[in-house]
Amino acid sequence: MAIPMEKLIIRRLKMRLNDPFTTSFGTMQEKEFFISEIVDRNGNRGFGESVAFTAPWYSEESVETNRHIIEDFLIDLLRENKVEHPDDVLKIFSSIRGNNMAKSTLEGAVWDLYAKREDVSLAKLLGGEKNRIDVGISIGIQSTVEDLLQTIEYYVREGYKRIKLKIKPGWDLDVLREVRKKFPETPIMADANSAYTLDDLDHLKKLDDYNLMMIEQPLAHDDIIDHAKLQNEMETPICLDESIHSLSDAKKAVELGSCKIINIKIGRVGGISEAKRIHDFCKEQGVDAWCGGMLEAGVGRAHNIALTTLPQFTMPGDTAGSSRYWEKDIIKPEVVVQDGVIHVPNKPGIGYEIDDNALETYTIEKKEYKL
Ligand SMILES: O=C(O)CCC(=O)C1=CC=C[C@@H](O)[C@@H]1C(=O)O
Ligand SMILES: [Mg+2]
Repeated sequence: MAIPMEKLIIRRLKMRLNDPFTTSFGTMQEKEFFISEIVDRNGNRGFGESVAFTAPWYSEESVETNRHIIEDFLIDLLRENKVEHPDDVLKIFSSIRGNNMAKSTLEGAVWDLYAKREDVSLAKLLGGEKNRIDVGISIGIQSTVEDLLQTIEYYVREGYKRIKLKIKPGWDLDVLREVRKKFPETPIMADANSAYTLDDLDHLKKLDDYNLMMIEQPLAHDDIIDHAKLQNEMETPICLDESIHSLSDAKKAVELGSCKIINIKIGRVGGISEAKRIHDFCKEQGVDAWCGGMLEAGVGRAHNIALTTLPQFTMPGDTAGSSRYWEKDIIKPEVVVQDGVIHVPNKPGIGYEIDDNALETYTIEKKEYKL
């Protein structure tokens, strides 16, 4: 039976991060994004969240390209096609190339709605097996090494299960040396967001001295060939983030030996269905996976939590607690991390209520569409 979707509401939100977040490609303090809400004939509400940033520096998508693709293409495809199961959305949207974050914005709402109609949590619906998940924290580039050491100390005390540091040329080996001196045993990894090339091979090989869990996306955002060459020369496992947009990318990267670990981000791969397919492939191949973050608000955060309950998410993800990002999140209760653990909610759908007042406060534009 087709899901009787009646109405789609797209809200554009603007929220301010508690602390600016700096990576090799820039600093972010404000976040603009979309919350999609699909309402069925019985008044059930399913929610999705877009993850593209204002500028296309993480991937080619941006808030504005998301708006364009959703408004001008995806809504019509949802209207014109029957959706019996959330997995259908991936097929329905396949006539549009790329634009995975735009697709995922609507697909996530269909998953939440479907789970609520079935009266089951999204985690259970996906086949999740954990009722608690381990989480780590991603720390942006800081002004001084001293600031970084203090920030790490704070999050280690809070209990986060691993620390991810952002690195770039000029903020790498010397910084890691100091970090390791102070935190010899802490599980630490580094994310370069494509700040290096193979010309840096000798430099990158020195990362092997710091007992890192992995190095994330050291080379170009669209590369899997050079990463294979680098992995062949390095002990530290390479984790791919930006380069993986689909199951097909994941298969090629693993076959080539471009990485030993995959960071699965729902938005980057076009939604929960594709994320689950990549997870299943990793499980089959014994490749470690973990769930990355895109500085999401509560809805996206809840989707990440549900996905992470699948068994091959063997390493702590980046889904930290709401208060690490926002003064007030858009869900009730907020996501809480205690001793590096999130207890997975078992209510239907994403498992958290929407805080309609908070949602309204952050909304800067709202549009409604009949489905
Ligand atoms: O806390 C989170 O949500 C993860 C933050 C984080 O590390 C990233 C978010 C967005 C883009 C990048 O800078 C980075 C990543 O590459 O994983
Ligand atoms: Mg990354």
